[in-house]
Amino acid sequence: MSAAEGATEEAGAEPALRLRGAALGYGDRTLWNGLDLDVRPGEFLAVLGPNGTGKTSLLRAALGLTRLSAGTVEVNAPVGYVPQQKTLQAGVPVRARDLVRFGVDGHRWGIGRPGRGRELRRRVDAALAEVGAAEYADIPVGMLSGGEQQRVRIAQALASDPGLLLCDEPLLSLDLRRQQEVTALVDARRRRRGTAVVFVTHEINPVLGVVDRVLYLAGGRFRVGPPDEVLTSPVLSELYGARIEVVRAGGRVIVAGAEAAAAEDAHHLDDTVEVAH
Ligand SMILES: Nc1ncnc2c1ncn2[C@@H]1O[C@H](COP(=O)(O)OP(=O)(O)OP(=O)(O)O)[C@@H](O)[C@H]1O
Repeated sequence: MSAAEGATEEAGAEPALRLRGAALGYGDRTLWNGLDLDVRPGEFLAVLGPNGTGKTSLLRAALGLTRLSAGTVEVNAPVGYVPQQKTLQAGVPVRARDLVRFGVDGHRWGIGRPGRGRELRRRVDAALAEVGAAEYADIPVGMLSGGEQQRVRIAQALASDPGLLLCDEPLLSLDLRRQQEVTALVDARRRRRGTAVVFVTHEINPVLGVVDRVLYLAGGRFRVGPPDEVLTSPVLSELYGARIEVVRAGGRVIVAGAEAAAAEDAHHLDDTVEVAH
């Protein structure tokens, strides 16, 4: 039984995120429509697809930053957000612990009731320890490596103990080992605390062993289901409207032909797909 099934049975829980008849587009261009999706407490959902298919826009809709063009989005849990990575400048005089404290306390950090400081510090230390970042807590974030910065970002998102964690390409620019570490960290959190996870990624292989379902967006269409059902040649060929070959080798999924199919899409000639690595 997966963590998601366990969590759902325990609580009979309402989904952390629910979309009904959801559509999103800009101007006269529709990215996707007719999306019905429940992300349950403890579930790990990976969102896949070529550039420009509306993965970030989906997270922004859940955050209330982008309006759906049709349908509804319902968020039933406090949200943690790991935005797409931007490298922090070496000169930024903010320590890892300051960033994480901002995640706990938002704009109020630095001021507050007497005694609050100690509780804040405890929560910040716990969040840093959970991602293995305690040892560089007091180093300016701009001096940390990309992988270390990414851990701090995840600690920041987890510090407020969200019931729904939205991650936008958290594996970007990390080496294989760091990708596995970040994945394991998020997986551990959702298993321990029942956090629902929506994880946008171009790289399915690092998360293949932990995802419950994938939402694959391509060619203005989508498919939701367990990886074995969605990552198949017929399903992806239908989504892309072109011949796609899905090969499984050594526990990895290789999607062949998707790059060319995405590039042929009239709307985005520059698209690439990096599902296979
Ligand atoms: N505010 C906006 N106004 C108009 N078009 C937008 C806006 N935001 C995004 N878009 C367009 O919508 C499309 C989807 O963008 P989005 O960032 O959601 O895609 P994505 O799947 O996350 O892409 P990537 O994999 O490159 O991050 C893109 O073509 C983008 O240029």
